Amino acid sequence: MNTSNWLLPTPQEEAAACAATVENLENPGRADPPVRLLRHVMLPTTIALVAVVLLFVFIAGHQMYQAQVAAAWADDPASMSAEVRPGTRGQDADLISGHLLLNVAGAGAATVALMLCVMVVRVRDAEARLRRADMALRLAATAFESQDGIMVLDERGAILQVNQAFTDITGYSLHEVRRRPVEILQAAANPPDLYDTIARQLAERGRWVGDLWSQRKNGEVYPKRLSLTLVRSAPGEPRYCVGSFADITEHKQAEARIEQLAFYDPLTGLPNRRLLQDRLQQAVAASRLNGQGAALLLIDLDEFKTLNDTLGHDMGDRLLQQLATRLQGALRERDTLARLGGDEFVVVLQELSPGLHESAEQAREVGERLLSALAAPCELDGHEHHSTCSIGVAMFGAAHPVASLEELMKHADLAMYEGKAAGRNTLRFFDPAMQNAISQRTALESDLRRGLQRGELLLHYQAQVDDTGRLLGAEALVRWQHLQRGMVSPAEFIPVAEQGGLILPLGEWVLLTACRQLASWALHPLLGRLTLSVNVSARQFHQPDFVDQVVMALQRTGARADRLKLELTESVLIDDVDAVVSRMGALKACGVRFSLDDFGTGYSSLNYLKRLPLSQLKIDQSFVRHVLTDSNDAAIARTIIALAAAMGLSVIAEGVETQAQREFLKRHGCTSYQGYLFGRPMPLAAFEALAQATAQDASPAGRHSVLGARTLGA
Ligand SMILES: Nc1nc2c(ncn2[C@@H]2O[C@H](COP(=O)(O)O[C@H]3[C@@H](O)[C@H](n4cnc5c(=O)[nH]c(N)nc54)O[C@@H]3COP(=O)(O)O)[C@@H](O)[C@H]2O)c(=O)[nH]1
Repeated sequence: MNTSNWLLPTPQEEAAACAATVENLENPGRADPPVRLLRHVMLPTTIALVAVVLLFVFIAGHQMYQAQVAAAWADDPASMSAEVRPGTRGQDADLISGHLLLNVAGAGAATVALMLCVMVVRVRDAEARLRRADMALRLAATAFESQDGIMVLDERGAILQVNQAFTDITGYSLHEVRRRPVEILQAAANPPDLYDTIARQLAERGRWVGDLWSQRKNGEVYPKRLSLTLVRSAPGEPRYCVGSFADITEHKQAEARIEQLAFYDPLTGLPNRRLLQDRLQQAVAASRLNGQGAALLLIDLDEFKTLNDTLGHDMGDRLLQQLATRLQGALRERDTLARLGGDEFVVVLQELSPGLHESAEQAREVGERLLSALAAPCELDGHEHHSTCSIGVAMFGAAHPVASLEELMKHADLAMYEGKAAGRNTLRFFDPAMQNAISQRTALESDLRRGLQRGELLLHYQAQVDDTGRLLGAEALVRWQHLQRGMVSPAEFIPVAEQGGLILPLGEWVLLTACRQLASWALHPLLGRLTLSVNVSARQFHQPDFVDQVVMALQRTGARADRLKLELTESVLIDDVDAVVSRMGALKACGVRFSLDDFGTGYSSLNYLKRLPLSQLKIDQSFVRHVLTDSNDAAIARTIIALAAAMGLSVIAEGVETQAQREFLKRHGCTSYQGYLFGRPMPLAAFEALAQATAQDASPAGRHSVLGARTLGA
């Protein structure tokens, strides 16, 4: 037996202790442990006393016999031999009785010793059991005075005993609740069948645990976690019910906070993506069951990024909060409005008409209501701000089943992007033709990935000349030599590469190939002074290691940095202008130059323009195309030329196709040109041949013959 087990109460003792606890709680002042100890050791003590008396008798008898024999011996020393002699009856009888007395006394002493042993063991055993039972009682008493409220009910549910925690939680003292029904603690907020359920489970399993609402003495309703246990009498009849409970108000509040964080957007308080997913799942299932129509509206604010960048994120947050309230106000109670993050909101419309046509009409009405709700001006720090948004709508429901939530979201997303492309502040419905376009785009993307790996990409070179027609260099333009489709235009595959992220490896390849070319031209006396312009997409430029990529490409190939010109579009500037300036500055310090492509078609913030370490502005071909026929285009072209001059930048016009366009631009101060007039983008060999030929023409012997005159035969 190990000591710890020996110290712990046995199950029987525990049960006895429990019953005793209840009895003590119900009838304080009944038999206490010391009294029962006395009872328990009474019998062994009595036996021990008798044994001591017997021992005493034996010792006294033995003493007497000893004295008798000694006296007889002293009187007649020969009497010892007479002890065994026949015929000496009187003396024999004395001796035999002396022997008998001795034997009886000896047996008595042994019995007494044995009994003493038994008694000691019994007493120790009784003490140990008593100690264990006492410990169980103390444990029960300690548990009773725990942090949890405890109440003991009789078999009819009347309160018999409560602890201090009960009083602290409920506000009722023992005196106030003793003999009163437990129903005084019940709250009306609980489901009506809860108490029947509890009673049934107690009867069946002897135990019930759960959360429920309860009422304090002051009427306050609070949530509690209650555990009820039935205590049965020996024949198995329910005798008591012990309930322990805790006030879980704080726990419930923490749960609510966690749920709020997990399922709601902290900025607007609207359901977040996770909760939307859940609601959408329910909406899809419900519409399948009830046959009604439903719609998913994806809302994306137009130009939100610009507002964030110009007015700051705090303003952006406030705008989102105001718009969320407006959107909510334009919807019905049963519709779900969620924020996906950033400037994207989603609306789920349910219980629309079953027919696709009617339900689409209803969705359109709601969408238009949302558009006008957002179009009203918002007040931001004393300024009026006008927002617009693009909404993509995807229908679902019995008349329009969808394969998955992902597909549904994708449909709404496609429609929304269609809307944006169509000019913003628009509502677009998804239609299957869009899906077709997407499938083709996906196929093109995986083809392009393979093409990049298989080396199907190559660079073409388009000449850039000065105002005399002298070749300055080229723009490197990527081409894709597809095995089946032939030459694929970058106008087709660059946007696909941008969307799927392939633009990053593609851009890196273009940069490295262009640098290799520059290094190779540097070895050639007629080509060594040529520059090469390389298009850099916004996504590529914003890679954290973009500067390293360029520096590495220059180092690996040995190209001169001042021969490399990076063409950035205005879209690069939409993101963090400080980072753009510092990145450009780092590369400019290495000697790399920058040209701002498509100038005038995009963001064109003069404020940003003055901060950028540019060396050139490029007039977009859309202005050049109609420069002779559209006075606005002519004015824009002239302004860009003047602006470049004022800022000390060079200017290049692209898309120059006619001599008249060239003349006009030259008259207004344009210094360099690119366009079909001087040469289409061409393969490397053709470009090098052209470059060498014009370099010879430009030699003192043939200075009159320059590019442009040669290509056009002018
Ligand atoms: N990120 C990268 N983008 C690239 C790269 N290579 C090309 N592109 C971009 O693809 C778009 C289409 O390019 P492309 O079909 O090559 O068209 C270029 C020229 O061919 C065309 N051009 C030039 N002169 C004329 C002209 O006189 N008339 C006319 N109709 N078109 C002309 O213009 C395109 C050059 O545009 P730009 O880059 O803006 O100077 C195009 O957007 C390319 O930028 C690449 O490697 N990376």
